[in-house]
Amino acid sequence: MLRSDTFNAKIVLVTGGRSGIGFQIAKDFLQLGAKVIICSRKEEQLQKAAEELSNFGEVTHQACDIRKTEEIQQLAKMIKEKYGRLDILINNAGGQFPALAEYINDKGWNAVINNNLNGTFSMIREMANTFFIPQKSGVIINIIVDVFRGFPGMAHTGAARAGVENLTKTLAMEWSDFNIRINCVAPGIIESSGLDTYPKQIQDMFEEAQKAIPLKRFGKVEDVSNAVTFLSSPMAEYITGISLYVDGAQHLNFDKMGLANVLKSFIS
Ligand SMILES: CCCCC/C=C/C(=O)SCCNC(=O)CCNC(=O)[C@H](O)C(C)(C)COP(=O)(O)OP(=O)(O)OC[C@H]1O[C@@H](n2cnc3c(N)ncnc32)[C@H](O)[C@@H]1OP(=O)(O)O
Ligand SMILES: NC(=O)C1=CN([C@@H]2O[C@H](COP(=O)(O)OP(=O)(O)OC[C@H]3O[C@@H](n4cnc5c(N)ncnc54)[C@H](OP(=O)(O)O)[C@@H]3O)[C@@H](O)[C@H]2O)C=CC1
Repeated sequence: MLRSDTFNAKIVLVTGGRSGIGFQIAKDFLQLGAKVIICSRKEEQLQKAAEELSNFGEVTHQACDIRKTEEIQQLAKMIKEKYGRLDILINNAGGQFPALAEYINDKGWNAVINNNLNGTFSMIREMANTFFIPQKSGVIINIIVDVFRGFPGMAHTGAARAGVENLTKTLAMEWSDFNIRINCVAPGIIESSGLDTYPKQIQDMFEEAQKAIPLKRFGKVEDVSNAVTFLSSPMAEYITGISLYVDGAQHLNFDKMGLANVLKSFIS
């Protein structure tokens, strides 16, 4: 619904843009006139995605693990040299593994917190200091997870994403003086490449899980991307510090037969 020139001349960075939700976001920004940079850890897959995305506009890619500050700084340097500015940062990279809390060891907990909370913060800080604060303008969207009622079966990511949600509110206040808007998009369960990473026992629950969602279906990657492009656009210029739940009202009706129960059933 946005005009095809909505993001003309805008420079957009999409982390985790090589697959799933991030790929769709990158594609939509390109189709709305932006120049897009994608990053992720796996160079080969990243390059392949960039080639595919180049059918829709100007796309640049650079490998970057968001848990490594030096790699984020290298990415910022490349963007500065190539474009001289950054207008929009989409923090989409992330992930976790399903596990009941009592089975998560320190290494697993730290891996997920580093990926989803610490990595996201480092990316925001570096891009704000290099671009948004000196420019006195910027838009940041953090893709989190629907953690409105906690996240039984994935306590680590629930904690990390709640941290990002609260960070978003703080930065909306602290950085309003710099004309930086920052919001979260909180997807429910989205049919994307990400779901393929879950074990069969969990994938087997998906049909039943859809019945517990008020809108009776999982989301599409386009549903998430639509929320992201809207919140990034001038249509949302008075919106900052919020979380937009893209979940068919799942957050109001958290499934009691959910992930934790499935995990318990195949562990015991
Ligand atoms: C069910 C519906 C849910 C809907 C809502 C959410 C959906 C999504 O988010 S879909 C997107 C999903 N995509 C991913 O999650 C992919 C990305 N995931 C990862 O990259 C990993 O899971 C990561 C987040 C842990 C990062 O991996 P990395 O830092 O490379 O860490 P390692 O693989 O070396 O693992 C470190 C440590 O973590 C523990 N661990 C990792 N995987 C599992 C597992 N499957 N089960 C149990 N524990 C796991 C473990 O302690 C690992 O250390 P080692 O034991 O030494 O291997
Ligand atoms: N699908 C779903 O149901 C939901 C997904 N989400 C969240 O949306 C986001 C996208 O998920 P989705 O597209 O489904 O899943 P994918 O697994 O396809 O996407 C995750 C992306 O993040 C990248 N990534 C992961 N860790 C890092 C890292 N440390 N540094 C840089 N890039 C990284 C991956 O690329 P690479 O491996 O090359 O690094 C990949 O491109 C994730 O944050 C996910 O947790 C939230 C709610 C629901």
